[in-house]
Amino acid sequence: MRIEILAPAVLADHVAGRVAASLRAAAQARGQATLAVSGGRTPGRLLARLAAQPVPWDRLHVFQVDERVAPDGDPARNLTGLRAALLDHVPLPAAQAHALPVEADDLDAAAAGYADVLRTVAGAPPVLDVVLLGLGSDGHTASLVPGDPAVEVVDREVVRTGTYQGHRRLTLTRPVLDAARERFWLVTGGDKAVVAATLAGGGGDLVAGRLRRDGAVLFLDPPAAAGVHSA
Ligand SMILES: O=C1O[C@H](COP(=O)(O)O)[C@@H](O)[C@H](O)[C@H]1O
Repeated sequence: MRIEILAPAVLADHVAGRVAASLRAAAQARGQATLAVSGGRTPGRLLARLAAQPVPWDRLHVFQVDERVAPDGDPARNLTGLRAALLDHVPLPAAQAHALPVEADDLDAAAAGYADVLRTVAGAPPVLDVVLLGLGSDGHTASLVPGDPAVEVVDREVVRTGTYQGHRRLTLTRPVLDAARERFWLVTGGDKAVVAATLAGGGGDLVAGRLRRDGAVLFLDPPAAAGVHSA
């Protein structure tokens, strides 16, 4: 895992530039590009900056890494933030924005259906070009949270989780995240310093530490990186 520490003023632009470059390269190499985006409070600025980057939007497919079971438009939905920061501002064809189907009655069937879309677009097994990951202060990533059986699932691409912080969720599983060509972690804020140091130092027993490290890049702002060198 490579670690890059950048000042808050340039972090979002820097990561957006890296993501855009990877998407351009993917589109040039394979005719299309695929991006999976995490939610939470962290990626908003990055996604807004990505909207201003030169990206082959007409050849891009955007997936969600995870999503809370809540109505369309709910502030808790990761899709709500993704739309506001990125999707509402770029000429991505609507059919190429793949929202996790959390409004379905049967979440297991919905997860299986999303996995079908992933395989259709990104191959079987799916290999996404870029995955953007976040890190919770409890060490969770995506909606793979400590103690949830979803963490152990390796025979499906998408699963539902139990209730975590008030919501059941759908999430991509470790094999899909690990298979991505580029895995970019973005972690900011002093409240993540301890967990970021643990991840940077090898992962310890964090759920996030169970993801593949080789080739991954961990982008940090200075507050989040406060413990990294002593880890
Ligand atoms: O629950 C979630 O948490 C992580 C981290 O979110 P943040 O608000 O601390 O940035 C996020 O990566 C994940 O997508 C989200 O659903």
